[in-house]
Amino acid sequence: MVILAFFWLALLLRSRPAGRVTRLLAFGLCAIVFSWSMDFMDEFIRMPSTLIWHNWLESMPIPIALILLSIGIYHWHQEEIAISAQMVKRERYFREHRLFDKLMPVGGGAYLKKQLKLSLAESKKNQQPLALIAIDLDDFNVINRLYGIKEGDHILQLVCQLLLLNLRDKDLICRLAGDRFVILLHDTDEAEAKQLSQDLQHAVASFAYRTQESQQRVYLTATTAITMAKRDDSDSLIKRLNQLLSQRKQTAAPVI
Ligand SMILES: Nc1nc2c(ncn2[C@@H]2O[C@H](COP(=O)(O)OP(=O)(O)OP(=O)(O)O)[C@@H](O)[C@H]2O)c(=O)[nH]1
Repeated sequence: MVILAFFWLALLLRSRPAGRVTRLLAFGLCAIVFSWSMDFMDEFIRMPSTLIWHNWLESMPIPIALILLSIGIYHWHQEEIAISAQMVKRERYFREHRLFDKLMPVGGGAYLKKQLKLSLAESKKNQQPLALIAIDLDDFNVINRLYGIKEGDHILQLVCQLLLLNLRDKDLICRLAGDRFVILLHDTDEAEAKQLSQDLQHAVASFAYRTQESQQRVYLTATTAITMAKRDDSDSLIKRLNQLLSQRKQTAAPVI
């Protein structure tokens, strides 16, 4: 039990930034470690039953720990509400850090599929239109080749932030793969989706990046495709969106 409590403490200190919540939880866990250690030592060292202070040392830390942990968890709850507000446009229905992208703070392909299943069910239940936009950077391999993968990674992260800035709170963006993002547009008709996809294309075209090493200007363009959810399942919907995007890639006119 003592080892378990030490393990919780180590996880807490390694994963959380310093601050009030961490302090309260850490002191609470320390009190538990102390109390359980005293209890554990009893197995090896026999104390005379007249030693009242020893019993106190063993039992008193637990109520103190519970009070500290309760206050800590309450403030943690407040903190989580604030963090959830910042995660709008990046998560909906559920949080699953293992399905989040490694490079940028949005869900990956698996997260998209799970979200899409839930969104399809919701749009059917509420009889609301559900639109999808795919946005893919043009010739991104050239950026990697000219400026290197590190610079390419940085550009992808900034493009993701740029797209987030241009979305509405009810939208959800995920990185499907590489330089391709998919946006779920809840309760959105085709005309609105078209407008939003043009806005995103223009935002990417207006973005000018200066490379960190050679200070060169890099300009980007992106191709988009839109589809409305009909009677498809999530897999066929993503497949159709990818096909539409490939067609658009072959015929796309440059963004003005
Ligand atoms: N820096 C960086 N590059 C990536 C990442 N994921 C994929 N890529 C690169 O993105 C490029 C995507 O290539 P393609 O799918 O051919 O796309 P493209 O070069 O943009 O060409 P089109 O889509 O046809 O315009 C490849 O060169 C990948 O190596 C990543 O996480 N970081």
